[in-house]
Amino acid sequence: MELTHYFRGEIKNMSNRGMLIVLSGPSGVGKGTVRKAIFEQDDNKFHYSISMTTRAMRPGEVNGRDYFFVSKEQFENEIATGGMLEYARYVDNYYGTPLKYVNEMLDSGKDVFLEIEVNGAMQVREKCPDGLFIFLTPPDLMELRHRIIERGTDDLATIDKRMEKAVDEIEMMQNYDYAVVNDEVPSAVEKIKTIIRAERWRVKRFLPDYKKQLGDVLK
Ligand SMILES: Nc1nc2c(ncn2[C@@H]2O[C@H](COP(=O)(O)OP(=O)(O)O)[C@@H](O)[C@H]2O)c(=O)[nH]1
Ligand SMILES: Nc1ncnc2c1ncn2[C@@H]1O[C@H](COP(=O)(O)OP(=O)(O)O)[C@@H](O)[C@H]1O
Repeated sequence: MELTHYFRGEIKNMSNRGMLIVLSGPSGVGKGTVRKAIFEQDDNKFHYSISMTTRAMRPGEVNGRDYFFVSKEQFENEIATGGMLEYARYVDNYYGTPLKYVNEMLDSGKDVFLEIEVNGAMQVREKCPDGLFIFLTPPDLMELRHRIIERGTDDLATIDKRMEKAVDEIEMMQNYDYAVVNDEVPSAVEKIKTIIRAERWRVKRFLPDYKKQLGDVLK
């Protein structure tokens, strides 16, 4: 993906490409909760990329809203045909981001928001180095375990699997642009929104092709 620029026409000849925002962190930290809180705000302008997964639907979940729930064969077919921006196997299931939606949104100048686990986030970092990578981290491990138990979606064996993975995942924080502690949801939401606002003005998003423009100016 090309390096892109933001300004939405404020500077002429600039790309109008949207911004790719990646929220990641260990399972149970509150990624889904924080993401939903951001999207429930009236002024939300981000476009959420709905992931594809092979895991079973949980009570209350809706196909095409929470995830696209597919079979292992369908998912593997998407991988084989280049349909995924990234994917990961996580606790015995596949999770991934369909490429088409992300590309179409970014191309039309929309900001796309991904909420994904850390291995997938690192694949996106390779492909889209100009994305914004935010790591959501728990206040401490006891609190993380407590949240996973409270959520009540996993049996104890799965929780232990998730906790072991969580420690490895938290160590990947160093590969991110920002870390946000999810102590209270509203405060984490505000921090994330502040980071995104500030990042719009990041220099590398504004590298227009001045050499090319100079050719036109001197004509
Ligand atoms: N790599 C990747 N991870 C995803 C994607 N969608 C969701 N995940 C992550 O997969 C993990 C498990 O998700 P899920 O089974 O819904 O459980 P929960 O988010 O922990 O409630 C979480 O860390 C999600 O953020 C995706 O498209 N790609
Ligand atoms: N800031 C917070 N304080 C207390 N509990 C939280 C907070 N954020 C999320 N939770 C709770 O923690 C559990 C895990 O949150 P969830 O959003 O499912 O995590 P993730 O998507 O990262 O796996 C849920 O029960 C959620 O209500």
